[in-house]
Amino acid sequence: MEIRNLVCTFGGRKVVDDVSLRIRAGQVTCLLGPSGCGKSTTLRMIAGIEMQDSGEIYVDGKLICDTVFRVPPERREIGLMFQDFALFPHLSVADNVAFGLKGPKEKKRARVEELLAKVDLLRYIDGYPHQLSGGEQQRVALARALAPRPRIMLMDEPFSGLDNRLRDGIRDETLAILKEEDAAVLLVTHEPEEAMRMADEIALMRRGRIVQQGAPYNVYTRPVDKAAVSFFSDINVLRAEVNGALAQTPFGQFLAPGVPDGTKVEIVFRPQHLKLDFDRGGKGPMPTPSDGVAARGVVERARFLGNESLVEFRMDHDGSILKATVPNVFMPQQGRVMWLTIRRDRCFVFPA
Ligand SMILES: Nc1ncnc2c1ncn2[C@@H]1O[C@H](COP(=O)(O)OP(=O)(O)OP(=O)(O)O)[C@@H](O)[C@H]1O
Repeated sequence: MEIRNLVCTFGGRKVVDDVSLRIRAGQVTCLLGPSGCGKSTTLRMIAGIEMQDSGEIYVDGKLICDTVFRVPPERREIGLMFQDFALFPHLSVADNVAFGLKGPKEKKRARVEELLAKVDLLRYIDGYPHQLSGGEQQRVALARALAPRPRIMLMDEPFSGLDNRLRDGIRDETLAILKEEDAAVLLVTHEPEEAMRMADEIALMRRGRIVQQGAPYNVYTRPVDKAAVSFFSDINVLRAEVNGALAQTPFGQFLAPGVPDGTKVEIVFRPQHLKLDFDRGGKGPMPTPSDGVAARGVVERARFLGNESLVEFRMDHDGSILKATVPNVFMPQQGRVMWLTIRRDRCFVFPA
């Protein structure tokens, strides 16, 4: 499926602003962005339950919707799964799953059994939604959405009603089933972890626009701007001015190729890319030539987060705070002097 230049305006405000996207069979594309950035509206236009102001939607190269022509929602071969996946309470599990199916009774029953087996709920086939847990209801909703073999699945925060521990398992199961069914999936989420876990491709959305698109690894390791870095994790920022394509900082020089002299830049990096060294009773850090210069800081606060520790340092050179994460337990005392270096290959230099 391909959408081209979709625009949607509410009360004069462009909520979706020139969004183009292509999703492929057997792949999960995640539309990822903060609350209110226009993800759900994009999904609703694709589903046909919201009309765009301009732009087109194609499936297999065939136009299914522009501002004049419009295939009605029920004929778009699209499966929908939303956050409030409401099953029909008065229908049995079997009838819920069979809801969108047409054809002879035996064939429908066979498909219902096949899907309930896939989501491991065959034993509840004659049960009712209220007899199931939240996670089980969610799996029935998945079976219902997949029953008519939609070529496209649109999922809007489908896992957000589930508790954390349950969620990881259900995400993985859902992913396996979606792959088996070979649907093209567009999943909307505001959680970066969910996108990283589920997506073959991430489209990062902000204020109605797609600002970056690519495989999760690329989006994470080659972000387009500071906001794209900070969407996935905490960040540290150093400010500097460029001279001779180099930004000068207390941590040494950073390459700023093509940036004119005098430009103010921000050097952005994640807390896990700050390396720590001890003071050795005033002797200072071990030399680390590849990582530039070590800067001196004093521990302000240390917290244990479970599989890592977060340590905040007040830096000697300007009194700013830098955050470092360290695997496992590392809880240095407040006031302890340490030396910090930055992983050069994990820094991003952006115009300020
Ligand atoms: N029918 C509508 N009328 C007016 N404004 C709307 C309508 N639907 C959505 N909006 C506004 O459009 C913006 C985008 O909404 P949308 O639901 O697409 O965002 P979202 O990225 O999916 O956010 P969330 O993750 O919170 O659901 C919001 O500011 C919302 O208030």
